[in-house]
Amino acid sequence: MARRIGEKDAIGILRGAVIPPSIGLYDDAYPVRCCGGILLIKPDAVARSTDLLPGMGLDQLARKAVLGAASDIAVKGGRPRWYTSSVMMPPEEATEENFTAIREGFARAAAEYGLELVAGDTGSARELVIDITAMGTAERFVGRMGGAEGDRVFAAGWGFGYTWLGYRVLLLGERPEVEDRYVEAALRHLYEPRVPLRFDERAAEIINAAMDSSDGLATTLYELAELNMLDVELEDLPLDPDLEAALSNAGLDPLEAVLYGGEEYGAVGFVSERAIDQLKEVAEQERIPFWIIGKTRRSEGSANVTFKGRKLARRGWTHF
Ligand SMILES: Nc1ncnc2c1ncn2[C@@H]1O[C@H](COP(=O)(O)OP(=O)(O)O)[C@@H](O)[C@H]1O
Ligand SMILES: Cc1ncc(C[n+]2csc(CCOP(=O)(O)OP(=O)(O)O)c2C)c(N)n1
Ligand SMILES: [Mg+2]
Repeated sequence: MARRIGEKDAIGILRGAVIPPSIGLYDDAYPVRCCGGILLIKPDAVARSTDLLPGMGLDQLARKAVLGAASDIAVKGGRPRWYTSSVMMPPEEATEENFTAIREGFARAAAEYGLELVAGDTGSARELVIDITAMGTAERFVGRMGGAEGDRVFAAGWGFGYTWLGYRVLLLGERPEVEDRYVEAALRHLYEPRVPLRFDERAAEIINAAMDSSDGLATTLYELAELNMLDVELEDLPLDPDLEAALSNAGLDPLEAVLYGGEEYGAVGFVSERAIDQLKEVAEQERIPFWIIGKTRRSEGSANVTFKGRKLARRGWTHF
């Protein structure tokens, strides 16, 4: 049988090798210089078997699909404006109810974040796939690259730690011994994520590098570290103290929860020390949870991510 390959290798083949990667080519969204500014483009698809969690409605899946793509635009310092949607539906599920639910999810995402549906495609497939392409505009592109030695590492957003807890419940069928409100919050973060869409746009001038955390915080930090040839030394974690205590009391590891979740839709990146206060102020004004969690150091060899001196395992979500 032919040898199977992982997600990264698959992407490498589909894109064709581009070495060294030029600005924006291996990034959350691609910046096209156009029309006197920057047009950002990012496709992102979801499928029933990979993304529809138990108990989740098609409206919620559709909303999340749009926000997932919009998040990649936002984290590049852009303003998401337009999106296209391709909906592939199995013929036996092609009911008015299902399409109406998807439409509702799109409409909610669009209303919450000021997005406009401009085109799409509808077709049939063995399972439901919703493929969104988000587009937006930016004045300055915040790349995954651009970090410097001595930068501070920041994290901003709502989902950190919660999504991991939600997966324990929904995917592993566990009943962690935490108060109901933590489980409810965890499910809410998975079913109805909040995405900091205005944060990076407002902070585009002062952020050196950033990336959207959708495959987990640890792998996101490794990716940033590697691309910037820096080590990341964490001293803090983007975790609510309440949640941290609740997880510990339930015998769960808060470090594991915050580092190995996924679908947080938070912004993670590097900022110069002198710009920290300004960045904090943007987060406060936008009411977005914000943490300075560590700093960068010149890497000697392959990039390292540590928490209080201990090397973190490089694990995260991959599709195959
Ligand atoms: N089928 C594909 N064809 C071309 N580029 C792709 C393909 N799949 C992924 N990419 C690009 O590869 C890069 C890495 O993807 P990834 O790290 O998964 O980003 P994201 O988590 O934002 O999807 C991105 O720039 C993405 O646009
Ligand atoms: C049924 C189900 N199983 C598992 C997950 C968890 N999960 C699915 S995709 C994913 C990672 C992010 O998705 P992707 O589409 O790769 O986002 P991108 O990195 O491309 O922005 C995670 C953690 C889920 N949401 N639903
Ligand atoms: Mg991807």
